[in-house]
Amino acid sequence: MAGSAQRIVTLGQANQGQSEPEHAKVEIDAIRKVFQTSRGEVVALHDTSLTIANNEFICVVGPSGCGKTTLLNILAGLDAPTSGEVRIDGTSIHGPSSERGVVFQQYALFPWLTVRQNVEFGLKLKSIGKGERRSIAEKYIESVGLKDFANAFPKELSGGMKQRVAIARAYAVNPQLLLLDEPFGALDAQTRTQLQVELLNTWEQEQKTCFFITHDVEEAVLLASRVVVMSARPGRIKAIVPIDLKHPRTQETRMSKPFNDLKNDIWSLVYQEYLDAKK
Ligand SMILES: Nc1ncnc2c1ncn2[C@@H]1O[C@H](COP(=O)(O)OP(=O)(O)OP(=O)(O)O)[C@@H](O)[C@H]1O
Repeated sequence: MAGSAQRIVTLGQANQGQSEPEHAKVEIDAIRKVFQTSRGEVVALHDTSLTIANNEFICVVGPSGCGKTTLLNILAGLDAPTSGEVRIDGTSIHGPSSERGVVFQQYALFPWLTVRQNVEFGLKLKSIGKGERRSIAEKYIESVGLKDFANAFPKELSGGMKQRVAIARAYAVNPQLLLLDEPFGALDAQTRTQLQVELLNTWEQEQKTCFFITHDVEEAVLLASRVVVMSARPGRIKAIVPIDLKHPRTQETRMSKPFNDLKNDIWSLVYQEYLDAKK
């Protein structure tokens, strides 16, 4: 891990706030989550704190079962922490909101609605009028390259196309925070690469605060402003790695030495956690 000491902020430093942005959009404050199960208590998250700046792109990596989805669900307001709290713009959250868009691995489209109707759905909930709804939906359907499929139903689309619709739908409602749980995990490598580039382009044009979970370290380095590495269960933040690669990030970025150094450093951290989880 040559040179990584300067780049990687480890848990101790992270807790002292040395890598924390000055102006917080999201504050994850001492979150602990314990599940009661038939086999006893499962501590999914242990004392997890993180401050996310406006328009930051945070990628979270870590071994299976380290609490990534639990943390995302708490940010979405779909689950409540056992202790600690999440604040957005200084206000504590207590449930889901249209200000937080979620994209899951399994598309979660309404099968009885067309692509356009799926994208318009959240806008309807926000009581946006028909004409405006239509033009916002068209903008985002076009931005994900599905203009010719606006009237198609989800069953007529490939996995990659369905995930494009899910991303268009999330962006259309203009949420303050976009939460993505392994959105490209079920896709083939080529489609995945395409969607990474598209998501990156959209984020570069229309910045948004993103919290993105992935198992793919290369994907994390390509997309993130900072990569958060979580430790094996009970989940905690092990390290925070700033990704200071310039934008736009391209295929050449992937080939560059700084990109591959970061990838290797983060992979080593994740692999160590994987080994610890196996013990
Ligand atoms: N509803 C639940 N009831 C009981 N235990 C749960 C529940 N949800 C999650 N857990 C447990 O909490 C821990 C963290 O789960 P979580 O799904 O957050 O991990 P993850 O890091 O997202 O895993 P993966 O990478 O495999 O998706 C696991 O041990 C899991 O079994």
